[in-house]
Amino acid sequence: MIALGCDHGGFELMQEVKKHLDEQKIAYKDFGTYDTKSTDYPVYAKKVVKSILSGESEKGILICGTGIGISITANRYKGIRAALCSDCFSAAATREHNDANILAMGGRVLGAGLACRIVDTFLNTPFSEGERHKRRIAMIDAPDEA
Ligand SMILES: O=C(CO)[C@H](O)[C@H](O)COP(=O)(O)O
Repeated sequence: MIALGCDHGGFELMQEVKKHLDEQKIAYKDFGTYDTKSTDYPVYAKKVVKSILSGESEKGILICGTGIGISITANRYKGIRAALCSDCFSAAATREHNDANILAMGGRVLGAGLACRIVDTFLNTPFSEGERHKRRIAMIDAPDEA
């Protein structure tokens, strides 16, 4: 299952992403927002984070106007690795190297065509399982030793 969340700035692009997922019969749960009325992106970031941390969803997609605020919010939670991507190279690299579990995008940044290709790349690229990457990911959530 893929958890989806957006604010009003990401609503329209999220509708395109949902259509794209429907075409591929990829299961998702839409946590809103459900229209273009002004709202607050942390609400939706937190719903998607909860869905992933509870095990209900394997990955998430978050969209706000820039993708920045919604990814900042998600990344405050241990175990969440949200990657803001505007290109397919980064979407592949963040899966391979960071085992990112949330893709964040900007609804005011990306067109639907590129966004859907970024989604495909993110969902279809496995973690590389490289030892150096596992070590670095473990360091993200480790208590600060400085
Ligand atoms: O990108 C965002 C956060 O990073 C928001 O979508 C953006 O700040 C919303 O702006 P406004 O309330 O002016 O529509």
